[in-house]
Amino acid sequence: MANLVQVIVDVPTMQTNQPYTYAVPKQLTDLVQPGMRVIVPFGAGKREVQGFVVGVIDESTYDGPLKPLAAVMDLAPVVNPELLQLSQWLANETYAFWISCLYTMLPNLLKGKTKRWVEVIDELSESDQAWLFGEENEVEFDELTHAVDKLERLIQLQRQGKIRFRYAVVDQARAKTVTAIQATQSFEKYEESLAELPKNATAQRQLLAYLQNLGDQVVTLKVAQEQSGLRPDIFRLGEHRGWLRKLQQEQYRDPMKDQAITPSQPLALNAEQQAAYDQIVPDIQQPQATVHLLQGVTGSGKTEVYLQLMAATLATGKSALLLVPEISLTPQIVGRVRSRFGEQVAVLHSGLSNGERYDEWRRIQAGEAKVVVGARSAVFAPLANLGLIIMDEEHESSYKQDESPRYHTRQVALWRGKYHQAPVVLGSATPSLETRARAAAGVYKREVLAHRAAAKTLPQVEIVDMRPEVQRRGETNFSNQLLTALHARLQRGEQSILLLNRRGFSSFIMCRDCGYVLKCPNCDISLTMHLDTHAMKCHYCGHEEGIPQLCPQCQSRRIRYYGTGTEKVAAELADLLPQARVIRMDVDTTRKKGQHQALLDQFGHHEADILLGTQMIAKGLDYPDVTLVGVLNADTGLDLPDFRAGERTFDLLTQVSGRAGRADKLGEVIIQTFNPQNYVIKLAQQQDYERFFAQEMQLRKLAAYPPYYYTVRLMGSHPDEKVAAKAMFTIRQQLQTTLAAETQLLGPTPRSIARLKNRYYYQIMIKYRADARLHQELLTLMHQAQQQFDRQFQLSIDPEPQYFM
Ligand SMILES: Nc1ncnc2c1ncn2[C@@H]1O[C@H](COP(=O)(O)OP(=O)(O)OP(=O)(O)O)[C@@H](O)[C@H]1O
Ligand SMILES: [Zn+2]
Ligand SMILES: [Zn+2]
Repeated sequence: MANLVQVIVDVPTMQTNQPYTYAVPKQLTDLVQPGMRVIVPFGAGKREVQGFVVGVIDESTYDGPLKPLAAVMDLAPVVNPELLQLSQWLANETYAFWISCLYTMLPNLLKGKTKRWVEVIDELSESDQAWLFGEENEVEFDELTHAVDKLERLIQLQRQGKIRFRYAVVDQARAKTVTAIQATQSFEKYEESLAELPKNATAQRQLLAYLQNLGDQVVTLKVAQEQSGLRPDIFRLGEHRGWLRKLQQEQYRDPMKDQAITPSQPLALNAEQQAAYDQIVPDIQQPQATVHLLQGVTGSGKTEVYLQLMAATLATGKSALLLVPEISLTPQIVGRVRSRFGEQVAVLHSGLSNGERYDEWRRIQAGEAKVVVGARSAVFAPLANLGLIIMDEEHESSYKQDESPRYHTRQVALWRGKYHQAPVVLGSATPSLETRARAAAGVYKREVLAHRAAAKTLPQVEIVDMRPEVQRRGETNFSNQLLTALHARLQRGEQSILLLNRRGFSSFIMCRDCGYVLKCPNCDISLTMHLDTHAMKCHYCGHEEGIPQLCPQCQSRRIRYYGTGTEKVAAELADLLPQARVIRMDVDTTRKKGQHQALLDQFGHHEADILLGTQMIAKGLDYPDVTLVGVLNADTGLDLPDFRAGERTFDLLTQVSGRAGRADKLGEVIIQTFNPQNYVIKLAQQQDYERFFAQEMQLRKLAAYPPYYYTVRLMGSHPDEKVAAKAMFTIRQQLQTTLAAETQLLGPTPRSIARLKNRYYYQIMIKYRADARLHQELLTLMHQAQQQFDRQFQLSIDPEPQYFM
């Protein structure tokens, strides 16, 4: 008899990171299941907290004092047995709280306190109806969570599919509206009004002509003003005269929802694609938890292979999961998946409102969506019966979550592949060194697409040395060669993409006389200038202040902008090529929901000649008219104190070069650099991943870095710098005595941003190959840190960190 449950409580501390046992009220015995949320009394006094049931046990095995559950929050589990097991494993692997791992898997709506109603969806017996719902069709659930008799019946009804939850979604993102206008009259009627107007009422005549051509379109007032060139008061007058109607329109809708799905048919695979497909498909049909690296140059048609593998998976009756680095970065892939699989596709991405996300999640859980496309957290999509997991651009660092739980999507994907006996396909033109090395060692299978699918060749890549250029012409972002190439594209009506590499780079203000740099008073980092809001902002803590006119240190007026932002480049471009239509894409122009897609659509429709942007334009774009890619500053990321700096720069240059010449026209790439001799730049020019891999592996071996060694980073922080430093020195000493001889400890060193949000950070890096005791040592350390040092001391443990700054 399952009358005791084990509960992980929502009290994220090390001491409470274990299941607590509670008694289940008699009537709910066997109805309360693992994966349901409950409310339990906790600690002294009357405190009650939320928790997850993670296990059910028998009374005879337990003889401690017991408290009963206070309330039941769900009628059915919200976490299924697979994910429950995964959450426990993940907590252990990533040194995180079990409760955090459970919450990480759920959509936001299920995390906070959200009002819920129980809704009748099928006819109930008269007595149930009267007892539970009275005359109504729904009741507020919060009033029932403590009512054991009613809960018992509700859980049964839920299992019969007669009732379900409805969530009250107060959706701020969706509530935002803008004013739009619509014509109210017919073409002829406007003609009459025009005839009645005096000849000199020019603005009104223009408005009527504009409305006449609008048909039944609804356009935002802003667009209408731009298109007609008329001022707002003319529109007000028009409304007054009954020529137009104003209405409120949702401002940012889910961009995907608006796109009609045009069904697409599988392409005939070329020989390389076919060979790769044939290697992988047997592992789907006779399920095997194998891992495949699909290594294909840019434009080689990896996506088509994914789609056909997914189709093969659906044919076996199973579901498929496609992970992408970030949906907003790879917008075209979602469209391609939807055109192949239609309504079966659920999309999970950060642009969704909480309500939309929950809806998608529920469709997945209910088995209605058999294909899921999503970014990092979609790896937890509650797909039952998974038959295939694909990770596109598997080398991308955004797959690693940099807050707790610090998991890597790949690690979770591999776990789920094993659980379901399903193959995992890792796709990339520039695989991470870790993955490529595992394939070399035969742990992963490897399939290669060495040629482009549609275009005949990879683009031609040229390197321009910027040093003589700047000496000749002074500070500029454009070499003569790049300008000439841009000009040629304009004349031929072709398009260009310009990348401004902003990695490790900020637009800060520096005094040209004394070198003073404006820094955040809370964090030790420079403030970034925002021209649009005329403010200096801290990107870490949000601190904001005005742009200084005088240097606070020496009173000089020569305190100025230092470094380059897209705004500045756009301004220079407007000077040099005034006839070019430029779309600027960076965090500022894409902050609002839907803007990113809108800009890309504009570019796709050829409404601009040049797409100028940061990293966000480097990946996944497939536009046939783009024949030129220019990289304005290839080296800004090269000198960062991070052993992956070279790898990231190589990836970026290769990916962005891959946007050029993808269809029948030949592509050209121009890379501007101050380090033309650097091996990363040279190999990126040759687009030779395999040589880069060989060379980079040697460096990693010499310096004992991944993939030869594993790494863990310990980060300790405290408001008092001395306490933080001292604790980390003590930790180092403790570890030194217990770890394997080959294991290396680096640090403690202050983090490059030593102070953040008024805490001081010190880090220790551990590099190891095989160390049987390390994991246990770290778990123990995590448990003890607060007691051993100071209540305010925080220790975080990050396995395989992606950044080292
Ligand atoms: N078998 C095929 N026959 C004809 N065209 C193809 C075939 N496979 C792919 N293509 C086309 O080639 C282009 C590149 O394919 P795709 O975008 O799938 O490549 P990819 O390897 O995913 O690219 P990237 O990694 O650079 O984003 C697309 O326009 C696609 O429609
Ligand atoms: Zn100064
Ligand atoms: Zn700050």
